[in-house]
Amino acid sequence: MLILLSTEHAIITQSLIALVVTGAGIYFNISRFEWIAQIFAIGFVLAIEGLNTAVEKLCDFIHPKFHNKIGFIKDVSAGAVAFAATFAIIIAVFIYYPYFI
Ligand SMILES: Nc1ncnc2c1ncn2[C@@H]1O[C@H](COP(=O)(O)OP(=O)(O)OP(=O)(O)O)[C@@H](O)[C@H]1O
Repeated sequence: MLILLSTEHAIITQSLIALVVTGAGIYFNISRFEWIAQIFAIGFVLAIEGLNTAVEKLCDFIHPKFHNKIGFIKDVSAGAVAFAATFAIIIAVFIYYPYFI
């Protein structure tokens, strides 16, 4: 965790977003169930981003030069992050939409 938090910009950015969303949870006094969904979504995105970072590092270590397969592997790994982030946004909309209508 410390390596990711101190070196990876994507993880740092997502951690800052997690702090903002946590602040929103406190401000809107969301329910226990909503906290569980929110904490799970945050943890899921950070974990997948961490794995994506590991895949990128592994690819760069194994094959530092340009290669179509390396590009494909990195794109698939980044796609996993996009999936996790998309569903985290959907969870956030479900939680916070009622507070804005
Ligand atoms: N060695 C390579 N061969 C082919 N394509 C690559 C290679 N390295 C990167 N790419 C392409 O560039 C994209 C970005 O790769 P990169 O490793 O720079 O990730 P990144 O998202 O910029 O990560 P970070 O900013 O965390 O280093 C990949 O998804 C892939 O499409």
